[in-house]
Amino acid sequence: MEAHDSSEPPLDSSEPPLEQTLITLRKNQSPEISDDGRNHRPAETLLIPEDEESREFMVLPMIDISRLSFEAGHAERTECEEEIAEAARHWGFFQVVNHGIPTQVIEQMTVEQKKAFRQPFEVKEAGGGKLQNRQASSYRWGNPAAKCLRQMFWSEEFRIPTGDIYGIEDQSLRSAMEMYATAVTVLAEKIAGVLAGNLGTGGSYFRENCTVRTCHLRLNRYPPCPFSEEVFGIVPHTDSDFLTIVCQDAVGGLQLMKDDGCWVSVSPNPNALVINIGDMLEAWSNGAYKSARHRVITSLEEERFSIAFFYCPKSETVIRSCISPAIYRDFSFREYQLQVQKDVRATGDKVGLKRFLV
Ligand SMILES: O=C(O)CCC(=O)C(=O)O
Ligand SMILES: [Fe+2]
Repeated sequence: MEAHDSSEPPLDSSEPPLEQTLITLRKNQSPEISDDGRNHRPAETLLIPEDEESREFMVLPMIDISRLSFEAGHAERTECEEEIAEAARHWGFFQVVNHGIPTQVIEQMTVEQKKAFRQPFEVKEAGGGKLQNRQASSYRWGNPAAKCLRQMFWSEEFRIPTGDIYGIEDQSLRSAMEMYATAVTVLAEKIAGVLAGNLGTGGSYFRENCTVRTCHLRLNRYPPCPFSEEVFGIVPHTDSDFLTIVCQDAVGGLQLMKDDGCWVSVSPNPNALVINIGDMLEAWSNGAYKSARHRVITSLEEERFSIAFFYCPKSETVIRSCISPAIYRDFSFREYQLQVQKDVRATGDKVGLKRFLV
């Protein structure tokens, strides 16, 4: 056999060393020796237990938010507002169409996102390359805090505060990101306003506390994964912000947990954006709106891209329930983030709002 036939295909220079990390973490798991003397993976290490129920047939609310515009009639607007609040209460997740973000802005953003991830791994690790900016964006992969396989992320990400986008040196990436971030911020403000209004308050709290300095964008890439039974793309989690807007491609893999513990897939729709409620809105609404757990499962053959916008308050913003008696004590966003970091360092996972119950 010729030498090149037996050699490994060349490692794509843009890929982070996810497989090596997986192998190291796998070695740390203790195998169980069964009666036949062979090593078997213990049942509890199965990523998705065989008996786990999932409800593929459930369809996430799809809301046409063009009805929020001033041209729409009062009745239509009210109906749309109620659909949004209802979805936030029962699902913590919904999709929106006719959201006002031009297709061209989304397309440009996704083209630039791919280019950023296609750079050599060393360039990404050394400060982001195309995402290089005065503050230096952060590039991460795999979840450095992972203590075992089920805490590992089979993904890579660029995270950048929206207020730092202006400093990105690559002109085409900067302009695509600026347009996208501007449009998505308007959308977040609109939805937060509707959710506040439905609880009988104004949306000014959100506009005053969420600024370009406090919100951020995360570009995600999930490489094809030959070990999809062992690792998640992103492990089950809740988001810590007020709300998140996700633009996903056509591959799929995002799932959310319904309150009965069943996982439901968020089917990709090229015209829709996914909105999910974060922990701060759950606390602020006194549990009325749900910060639903969600996760991303990997695909064996296809890489997947998504863009997440996190609508976050200032560090010093106090989160106080707008309804009494409050089920969570008052806390600042900084306090919450520090607690999350502490829990993640200690256990590899976050405990979340449970720590702030009265
Ligand atoms: O990639 C996705 O669809 C979701 C990403 C996500 O949950 C996150 O970035 O927090
Ligand atoms: Fe998330």
